[in-house]
This record gives sequence, C-alpha cells and structure tokens, in this order.
Amino acid sequence: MSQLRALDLVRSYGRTPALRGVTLDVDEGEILAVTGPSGCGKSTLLHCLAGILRPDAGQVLWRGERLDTWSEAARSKLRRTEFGVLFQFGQLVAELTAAENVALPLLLAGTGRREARETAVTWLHRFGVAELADVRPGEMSGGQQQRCATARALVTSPRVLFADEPTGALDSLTGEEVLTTLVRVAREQRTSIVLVTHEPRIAAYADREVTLRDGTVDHTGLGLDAPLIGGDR
Ligand SMILES: Nc1ncnc2c1ncn2[C@@H]1O[C@H](COP(=O)(O)OP(=O)(O)OP(=O)(O)O)[C@@H](O)[C@H]1O
Repeated sequence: MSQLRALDLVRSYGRTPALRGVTLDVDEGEILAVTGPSGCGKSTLLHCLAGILRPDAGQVLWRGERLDTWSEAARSKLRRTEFGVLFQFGQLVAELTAAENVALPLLLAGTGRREARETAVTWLHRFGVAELADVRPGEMSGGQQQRCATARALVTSPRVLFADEPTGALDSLTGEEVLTTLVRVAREQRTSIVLVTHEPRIAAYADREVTLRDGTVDHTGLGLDAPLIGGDR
C-alpha cells in the first residue's frame, strides 16, 4: 500500500530546475532506490519527500495528507517521529558519545534518560558497535561513525527512512556491511527506505528502482534488475 506519494513535483533553485514533474509512490515496507546521473534531482526529490524542502508545485502526500502544506514545525515533528534521515556523512554530534548520539532522538521524543541509553546501546549492538557506546565520533573510523548514525536514524523505528548516499563515503566492503544491516533491520520493522544512490550495486538491495534524468522519471524497474557485481547477493 502506498503511504508516501509524490505527485508532479516541481522544484527549482533560482533559475536552475531540479525537479520538473516527478510522480512516484513509496509503499509500506518497500525499499525504493532513487538513481540517476549527478545533478538529475535525486537529493532534491528526497528532501521534498522528507518535508525538508517545499516543492514549488505538485504535492507530497503522507498517508493521504498534504505534507507539503504543513508548517515547518509540523514537518520537523514528523521527521523526529515517523521519518528518519541519514546522510552520506552521518553528522553525529561531535561532543556526544555514540550512545548519547543514538539516544538523542528518543530523548527528544520524551523517553526517560535511562531507558533512552539502554535502547541506544541495544541499537549500537545491532550495528556491531556496542563497544563504542562511550566513545566520541572523533575517535571512530568513518565506518564506525556511519554505523552509529544508522542506528540513530532507526532508533525511533520510523515508518520511512530517507537515506542519501548512506554508504557513499565508505569503502565498498564496509558500505555493504552497513547496508546489509540497515536493510535487515528495516525489513524486520517494516520501515520503508528511500535510498538515493548512484551505485548500481547499492541499488540492487532495493525492491524497486526509480531512475531520474534531468528532473523527471526516466524509468522504473525492479532493484533486482540492476547489474550485480559478484553475481549474487
Ligand atoms: N542549493 C542549491 N542551489 C542551487 N542549485 C542547486 C542546489 N542544490 C541543487 N542544485 C541544482 O539542482 C539540480 C539537482 O541537484 P540535486 O542535488 O538534487 O541532484 P542529485 O541527482 O542529487 O546530484 P548528485 O548525485 O550530484 O548529488 C542540479 O542542477 C544542482 O546543481
């Protein structure tokens, strides 16, 4: 069932068009890869779907409601509760430990300190970095930081995770390890993922792939259709 829908989205930056009429659906529990060449509008689409950017025209429907017309406060509340966001560089808070970073979304949602810490450590464990609970990002590798950032993005069990090149800064082995865990956890809790990537081997993890070109949908296919390196997964 479609829970998030873009209808004819148009967005420009000044005179530069980024989206020129994009329509797509994200089903419940679906992993949707958004691919296409640099500058085709992938990140702009993700930001519009997540309610970070407002489109100039068109609609973003979240469970049938016009998300694009909501106030900034209502949209940021949605991003703290039902949506999760994950970027290429995890953007952990440098002053906080791994456990404090992962606990942050729970504290913002009103969870008590002790419970938030316990839940955060459980999530760090899930991503194989429980031993880093009391370590700050500056003392972690890029892969360890991204595992923590991924745990933080999922800790509230969002309905949709928006991930923009989440493994783009990692070497391919580390990237695949992070992605494998991300996909497994998302499937377990039926979190949909909108996964922006320009790498076919990353898109191959998705159920479906939407390819943009010059701000419009070029084609849609099964993620499985993407070329696979190594022949299987
Ligand atoms: N903040 C901005 N100001 C001006 N132009 C922008 C801005 N962000 C994006 N653009 C332009 O909008 C178009 C779409 O950019 P967008 O970042 O959405 O594409 P993308 O497919 O995610 O690219 P990439 O794969 O390189 O990250 C491009 O022409 C880009 O130069």
